[in-house]
Amino acid sequence: MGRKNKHKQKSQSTKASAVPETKELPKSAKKEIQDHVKSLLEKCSQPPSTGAREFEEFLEIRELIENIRKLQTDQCLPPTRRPEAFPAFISWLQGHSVSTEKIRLHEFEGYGYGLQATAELKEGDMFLAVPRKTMMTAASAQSTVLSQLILEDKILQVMPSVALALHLLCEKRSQDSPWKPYIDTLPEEYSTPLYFTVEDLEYLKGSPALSDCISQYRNIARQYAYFYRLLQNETPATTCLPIKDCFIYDDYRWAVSTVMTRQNQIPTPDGSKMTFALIPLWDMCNHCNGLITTDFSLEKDCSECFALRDFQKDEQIFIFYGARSNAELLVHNGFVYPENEHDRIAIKLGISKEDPLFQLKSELLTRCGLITSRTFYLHTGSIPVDSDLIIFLRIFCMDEENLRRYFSTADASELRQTLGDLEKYVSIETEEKAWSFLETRAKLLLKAYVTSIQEDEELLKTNSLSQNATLAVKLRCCEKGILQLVVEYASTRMKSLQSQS
Ligand SMILES: C[S@@+](CC[C@H](N)C(=O)[O-])C[C@H]1O[C@@H](n2cnc3c(N)ncnc32)[C@H](O)[C@@H]1O
Repeated sequence: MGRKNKHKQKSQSTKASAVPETKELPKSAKKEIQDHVKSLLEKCSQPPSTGAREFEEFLEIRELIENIRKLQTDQCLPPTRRPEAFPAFISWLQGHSVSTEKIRLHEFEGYGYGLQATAELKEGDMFLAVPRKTMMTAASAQSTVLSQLILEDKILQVMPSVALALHLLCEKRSQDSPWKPYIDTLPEEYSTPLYFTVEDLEYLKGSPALSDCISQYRNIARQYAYFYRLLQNETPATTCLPIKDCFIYDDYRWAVSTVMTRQNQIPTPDGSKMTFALIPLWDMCNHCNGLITTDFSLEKDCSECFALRDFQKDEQIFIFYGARSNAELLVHNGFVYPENEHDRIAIKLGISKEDPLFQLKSELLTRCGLITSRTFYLHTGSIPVDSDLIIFLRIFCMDEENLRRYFSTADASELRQTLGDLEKYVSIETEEKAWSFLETRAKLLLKAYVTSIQEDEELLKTNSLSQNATLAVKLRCCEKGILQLVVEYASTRMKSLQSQS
């Protein structure tokens, strides 16, 4: 508690000198922003539209945001030059006993900055240990000027990564922040969908990821409007904040993207819960296929990172961020990884209530732990279907006789195992129906894209696209690749069934 107050007082007492000069907005501009924010909050609080209206609504939200951005142009912070901040960052880390012996910061084409091995590393070697005291966490936010707002605000209480984003923004606006050497090394902007132009996003037409990008944009717009209005209130929780009079949309988008693309989960000091953290230097590692090799040592109170394979001297050291599809990587991490072993595409499948066997199918699905309508996944690799999807397709295509036959399997896990086993057929007819349905669905999904995979590959070769449009085209190439695999796989299965019948 004592520590908390000390920090709070320090930040408060230094606020006037610490915050970089921000141009005061004319009253008329402030009023205009307030009006746009009000409309934004109203629009984003409505249930989101679907179908063609979804994109139209996105354009309306976007127009409000662009109006706000125009009025805030003069309030943005001057750009920082990342590499110039590296020497102070390394000294700061060394001052916190972080050894940088095995790594150096280096720029890698196509990856931004990353970590380079200064000597050969063997798989399993520890190359980095970063103590908690250097990290920005939901808990460290509570020992700053933000503590009161976190205590009072219901959104901040339930959304720790939003609290982390505001924590980062407050510290960025405060020149004597203990994290300044770290914050100065962060990218100036990101390639999350929040930075996509309308043209960039249009390259995602036909992809299920477009809806995810729109929904992210809308959520962040709503959060921005919410906090903008909250910060207008003159309360003890807000008046001490360095962002009180300069809560800029571009800054919020930057902070949210920083957190989205760089955060990791670590345990709280007592090990009882997990919390979000920005981990300096560790967050300079880029991603490749592999296994998670970062661990938190409660004993040493630091995050330890081990080599996921052997790395030669001067090679880039990669880590594995986790099993995410390319759509998830684009939306949450701002990149697409064509070699992704965990790539998958979402498809929504459901059984119509008009189906005369709906009740029977619904009950059998429930016994297998599934519901009648949900999102399934098609995967990259030699077997693009998983057991959930196979079970669903089989039940979806079964006739009454088969449905009743499978009801007699008393053990639910045995039922799941049987129906999810590719090699065990329900009946040739059900199999044919299931694979034919999947093939048709995959072909339809392929048709939803305006271009073919070959046209996309040609387009990428021209190098004429913006960086973000390139990501969008890369993503739709990966998705079409999976759908083509599914078409081929389903057709092979059908051929094999025909040869058996
Ligand atoms: C945790 S940061 C890694 C450091 C980052 N490159 C930098 O310059 O600060 C994550 C970001 O690195 C980039 N990145 C990571 N792995 C990548 C990969 N395999 N391919 C392309 N970009 C990657 C993406 O821009 C992502 O948002």
